[in-house]
Amino acid sequence: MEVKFNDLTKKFGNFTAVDHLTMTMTNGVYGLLGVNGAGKTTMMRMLCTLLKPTSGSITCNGKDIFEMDSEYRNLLGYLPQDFGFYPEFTVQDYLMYIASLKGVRPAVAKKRVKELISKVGLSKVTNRKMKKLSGGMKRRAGIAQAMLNNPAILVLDEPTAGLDPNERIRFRNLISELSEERLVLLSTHIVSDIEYIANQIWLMKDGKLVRSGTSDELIRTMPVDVWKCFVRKSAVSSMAEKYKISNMKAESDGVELRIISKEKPVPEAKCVEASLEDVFLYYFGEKAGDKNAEF
Ligand SMILES: Nc1ncnc2c1ncn2[C@@H]1O[C@H](COP(=O)(O)OP(=O)(O)OP(=O)(O)O)[C@@H](O)[C@H]1O
Repeated sequence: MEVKFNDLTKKFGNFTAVDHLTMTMTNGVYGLLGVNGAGKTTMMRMLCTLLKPTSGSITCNGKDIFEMDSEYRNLLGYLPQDFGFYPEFTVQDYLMYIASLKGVRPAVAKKRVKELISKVGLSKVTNRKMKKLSGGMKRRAGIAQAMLNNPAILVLDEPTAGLDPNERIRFRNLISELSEERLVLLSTHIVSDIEYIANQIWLMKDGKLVRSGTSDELIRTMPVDVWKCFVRKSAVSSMAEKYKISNMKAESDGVELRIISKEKPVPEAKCVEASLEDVFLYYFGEKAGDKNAEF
């Protein structure tokens, strides 16, 4: 399976939401990381043929996805950011209903729904109404509906939005499990959602791909260092004006700062290993609240 974006562009009037993207995906987990408005949803909606590109194309094994029509849609599973569910339906009925919309034969659907309910950990609430599920459970039902046709391409738009840390971890494990032998594209603005499970991470900003690579590769692209130092509380604001601070930990006698900087911020600062969080802040600082962003 090979999906390619070829100079993909989407404009809304004069505004360019996706700006000349060119990239290739094969099997594995691709993590799309960007701040709000980066163009992630627009790009995913084009990948799901819900939105036509203004220019450029998307191909699947060399064929234009818009020309493939149902042949392509049969390969696709999609969990939108706000997925519609039927509040009065039970989990089982909801999934059976979506299976019928997707054209899965009833006998096959029954077996598949049962398997998926178990896989996403909803066996105990099979007969519970959708409206009574927790946020995390709803998202899991959403993943199950996207998986009904056993898609070769699974597209998940911010699947972890609003989940608590336990659900988040559960989700990560589920996505890893589902990614065997398929292509999973997952968008988020939470670094830890994809740090450990994505084979490739794409950093997207203003419709453009600013960097891509594994977590380690992205860390290596950062042309600055990360420092830890301990300062008096009164020194924090002047340090914050001068440097990009990726973390602050208040102690009784001062504050421990984690600083992203080319040069050593204070003589006693220690150089430490950078993390993907630091990379995110380095590239997206401006939108994350820092005027000294790199792009
Ligand atoms: N139908 C539309 N008409 C006009 N502008 C749009 C439309 N859809 C999206 N946009 C704009 O395109 C930009 C990218 O939006 P998009 O939803 O793709 O970003 P995103 O990265 O998914 O953000 P978020 O994390 O907030 O969902 C935004 O500035 C948005 O306002």
